[in-house]
Amino acid sequence: MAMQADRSGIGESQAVLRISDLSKSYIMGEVQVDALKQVSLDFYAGELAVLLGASGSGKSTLLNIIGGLDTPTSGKLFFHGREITAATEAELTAYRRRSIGFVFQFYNLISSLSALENVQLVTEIAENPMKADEALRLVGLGDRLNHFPAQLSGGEQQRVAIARAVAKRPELLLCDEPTGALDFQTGKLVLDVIENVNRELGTTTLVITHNASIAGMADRVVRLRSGEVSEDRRNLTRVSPSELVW
Ligand SMILES: Nc1ncnc2c1ncn2[C@@H]1O[C@H](COP(=O)(O)OP(=O)(O)OP(=O)(O)O)[C@@H](O)[C@H]1O
Repeated sequence: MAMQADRSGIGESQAVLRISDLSKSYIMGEVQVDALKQVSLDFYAGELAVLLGASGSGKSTLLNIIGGLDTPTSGKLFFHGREITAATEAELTAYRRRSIGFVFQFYNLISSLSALENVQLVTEIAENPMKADEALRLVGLGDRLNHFPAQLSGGEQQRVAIARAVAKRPELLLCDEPTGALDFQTGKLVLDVIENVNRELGTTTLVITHNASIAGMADRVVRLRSGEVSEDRRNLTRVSPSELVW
């Protein structure tokens, strides 16, 4: 197990995620696109971090690598000191299954299954899950258990997706533009649910957005520009999503 010198001043043991010199390049014919250029970041237990950046700045690439959905061209990723970038396929599958909850812009619910059944798909194979109805109550959908996706609003569908992501009690919740398809008020409700999950369950949470106004709800704001970290700052206080304006 490789460990590195502590760059943060915060104890090594507290870094849930350590990202070290991560680069990702795509070769498109004659052209090389450098989506990430030597990104180094540590994330700590219970943090709620917002990743900001313009379209194409590398946010999704970074989140997908953190979540074990993609691999870097070079550099290393550690989860509790274990090198994910050196993991076998089976270890990577176990990492994704046990430790990561994903929420995407589009909810990816199964239309022929109720809200409860969509969440049960995960709780039936997880090791120490919440009850599916408990997860749905956590996101404020206790009265929508038997609704099908088509009978739910966009914001409610996204909350089912969040319930599905957190029902297995992942250590990391990764959200890629979770409000991208939602209007302002509904988006704030969804952010409120994400904030609540982070606070109630202590889940380390990373939220990608191109909307800088959302940064106020975070403990930590990381900005990417052209594949590089251009800013990494902490908010002194977190603003409740209901108070955000954009
Ligand atoms: N599979 C791929 N093949 C080639 N280039 C890619 C691929 N995926 C991403 N890229 C390029 O890598 C760069 C970073 O893309 P990425 O999706 O990470 O950006 P992003 O910040 O998430 O953007 P957006 O906000 O638009 O989703 C972009 O220039 C993109 O065109």
